Amino acid sequence: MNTPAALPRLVPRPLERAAFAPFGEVIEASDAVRHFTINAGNTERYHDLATIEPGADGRAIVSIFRAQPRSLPFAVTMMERHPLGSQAFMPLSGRPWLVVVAPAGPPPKVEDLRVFLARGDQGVNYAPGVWHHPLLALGEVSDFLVIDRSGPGANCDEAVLTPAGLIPA
Ligand SMILES: NC(=O)N[C@@H](O)C(=O)O
Ligand code: NI
Repeated sequence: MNTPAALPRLVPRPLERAAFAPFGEVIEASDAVRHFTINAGNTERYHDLATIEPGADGRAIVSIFRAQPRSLPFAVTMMERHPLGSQAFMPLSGRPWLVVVAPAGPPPKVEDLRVFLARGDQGVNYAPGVWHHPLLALGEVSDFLVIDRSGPGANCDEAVLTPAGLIPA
């Protein structure tokens, strides 16, 4: 029975680099990453934060996604992956958002999912083939800078999650 009361709970944890490492990189200005001063001391450069992979036959493109906020509790009923390239999201609106991922490989089961609550100053880069839920903005309409692949080939596989998982309010 797939009633919300019966769905497995997916409890978010704070997004941090080590926990997210199996899925890609966290994009944030952190003392944990290489950073150095540029522009005659005016600017600190947090350097080379993510590996953008458009594939040999693709190119990296930059877009803005304007996302409607999701309501909680939220049922995760599907996941997707981009086998041919990476996909990076960086919030522009400064609000927290949700990241749902599962390791690259066969279509995930609900127990394979990991849910992270990202701060408004944290982005992520999904490595190629990493399963993830489409963008999950919270609170208000939110803009995200997105860097991903444009090129030939089918680059979006979807998988239905049975049973679904439920992110609680
Ligand atoms: N469809 C699209 O470009 N967006 C998804 O890939 C997503 O992860 O939000
Ligand atoms: Ni995607």
